[in-house]
Formats: sequence, C-alpha cells, structure tokens
Amino acid sequence: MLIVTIDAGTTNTRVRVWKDSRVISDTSESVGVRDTAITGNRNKLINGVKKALDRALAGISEPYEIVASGMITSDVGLYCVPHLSVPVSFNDLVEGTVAHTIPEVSAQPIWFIPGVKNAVATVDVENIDAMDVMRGEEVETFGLLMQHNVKGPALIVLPGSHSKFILTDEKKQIVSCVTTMAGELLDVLTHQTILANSLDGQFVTKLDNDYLQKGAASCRRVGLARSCFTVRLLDLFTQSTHNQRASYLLGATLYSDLQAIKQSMALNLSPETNIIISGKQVLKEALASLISTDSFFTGSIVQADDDPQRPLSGVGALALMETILCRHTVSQPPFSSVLHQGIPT
Ligand SMILES: Nc1ncnc2c1ncn2[C@@H]1O[C@H](COP(=O)(O)OP(=O)(O)OP(=O)(O)O)[C@@H](O)[C@H]1O
Ligand SMILES: O=C(O)C(=O)C[C@@H](O)[C@H](O)CO
Repeated sequence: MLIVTIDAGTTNTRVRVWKDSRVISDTSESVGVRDTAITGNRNKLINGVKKALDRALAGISEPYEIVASGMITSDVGLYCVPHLSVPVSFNDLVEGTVAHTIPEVSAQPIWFIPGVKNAVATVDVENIDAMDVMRGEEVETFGLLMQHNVKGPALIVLPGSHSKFILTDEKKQIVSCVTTMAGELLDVLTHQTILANSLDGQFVTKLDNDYLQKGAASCRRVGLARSCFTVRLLDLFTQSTHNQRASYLLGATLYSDLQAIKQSMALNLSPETNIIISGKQVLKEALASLISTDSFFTGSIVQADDDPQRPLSGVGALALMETILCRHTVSQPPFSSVLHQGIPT
C-alpha cells in the first residue's frame, strides 16, 4: 500500500508518494490557505491541491491512502477539523484524525490530521497571549522527535511562513506553543514595501552574522518598524551588500521572535530548556546564532540535520497513517474515522 502525504500550509502545498518509507514521487504548488484568505474563496486551493495530487500520482497504479496535514484542515482550508488541546501525544493525533471525501480533489477519502491548541479555558483579550494554535507543525514535531530521538523537555523551533516554538515534555507530548508571523512579515517587507528596492526583492542567500546581530540589536533598541527603515538607510548611505542588508532585516525580525519565546505567556519557557531548530538552512543558522548570543538561554542549541529525502511533515504523517492502517486491520470498522463528503460552505 502506497501512502500519499499532502502538506498544505499557508503558502505552499507539497504532495509526496511514499513506498516502503521512501519518497517515490514529490511535487509542490505555490498555493496555500493564504490564497483563500486573500481571494475569499477556495477555488485556487482546490485547483492547486488537485493539480499537485494528479501530478504526483501520474503513472502510479498501486493502491494508496491519502493523508493531509497543515492549514488545509483549518477554516480557510478544505475540511475543518477542530484543534486538539494540549497535552497532545502522537497517539492522540492518530485518534483525532478523520477521513473525509472531497470529490473536487480526489474520489477517495483523505485522512485529515487535526491541529493542536494551547489549553486556555476561557479566552479573552486579557489572556489572549496565552493562547496559540498550530496546524502542520505538530506533525513535523512528531516527525522530528522520531527522526532525531529528542529527549524532552525540549523546545522545537520551526521557522516558515509562521515561526513556531513548540514545547515538548519527557513523555514526547506537545505541551504548548507560541507562533509569530515572522516569515509572512519578511515576505511582505522584502517584496511589497519600499524595501523591495533596497533588497532587490530577494531574501538573504548567504548570512552575514555581523549584520544579523546588528539588526537584532537595533530592534531591541528602537523597535522593529524603525529597524526596517534602517535597511533603506543602509542602502542609501553605506557600501553594504544585498546579503548584509537582508541579514540585518532578518536579525531585526527574528529578534522579535526571541522576545516572543522569552516573554509570551503561551510558552512560559524555562531558560535551561534544550532547543532544537529545524527548517530552511539560512533561517536555522540565523535563529541559532541569535539564541546562542542571548544570555537568557542556558540550554543546549542544536540545528537538526534535516534530510531533504525525508521531510519532517512527511515522516510524521507517514508514521501516523501507518498506525491507522495497522489498527484498522486489527479492529474493524475504523475506530474514529468519520466518512462524509464535500467541502463545507
Ligand atoms: N532566505 C530567506 N530569508 C528570510 N526569509 C525567508 C527565506 N527563505 C524563506 N523565507 C521565509 O520563509 C517563509 C516560507 O518558508 P517555507 O518555504 O518553509 O514555508 P512553509 O512554512 O513551509 O510554508 P507553509 O506555511 O505554506 O507550510 C516565507 O514566508 C519567507 O518569508
Ligand atoms: O491552526 C490555525 O488555525 C493556524 O492559524 C495555525 C498556523 O499558524 C499554522 O500552524 C501555520 O502553519
């Protein structure tokens, strides 16, 4: 039995076909739930997911199961599954996964993995900072715990469209998380503001650690908005290179992530917690550099050695789907699967 994993997030959708724990087909589309949020309808998302799925499955004749994670399970996705409240173990995630058919995308049911939320009984404007949610990163977290045999408590750091800081305990459960929009913010600042000119609309390609640290120090001193404008001043009045200016902006933006880790009620982080960072190389390096020079953090800091052939979202979703299939062969009918059809309006 082949397993098809769909990882559809805020910005991108990736589809992979797995055979015997190996990816045999891999494709992606630059489409995500951000498109639903911007256009007000799901057409772009439906078409993008279907296109990626059809392409990944072209020429494949063996039977398969499809499993999906990420923002695709949110109110702006294809099928909304309520978040599970922390603490959440791998087994909780398996039991919360539901099957649903969306004929516009595939004739066969897709198993949707729920997201995870912090446990706050009554949320109001006074305590909103204690609340947080994730969809997709819980699967990556379990993938990382399996692949790297992480011993908790540990803080898992996953930069992307949204930066996620996820606390896990000694029982390998997710116990809390905090999110920032650093990735989306960098994207907008780099491509859709006055800084597009100073940065040639390009992200940093090679990190300049000195400029990274100076950007962080600037954000600490004068705040993020002023630090952003400083990137234009560096362009107008200095001989700085593109990578130096982009590193400065990255430092300023990620410094605000550090403030969230240290101060957010959502995490309540102990300084001695060990930290493991996974994700795009440049973001991983930048976060590791900023965290290691900040005296608040006293635990170990490890940059995960990510295997491009076995991405964490796929590894986690694959293990989860294998567990579901294994349980179904033992006990029929499916224990928690809800089989119904269509895209909710
Ligand atoms: N070199 C870079 N420098 C700074 N930011 C970058 C760089 N490369 C990517 N980013 C940021 O990372 C984000 C995209 O990261 P990534 O491709 O990991 O997305 P993702 O989180 O997997 O997407 P999704 O949310 O759709 O799953 C973008 O928002 C972008 O701003
Ligand atoms: O669960 C939700 O509704 C979110 O908005 C979480 C979002 O931050 C994703 O985790 C990004 O991948």
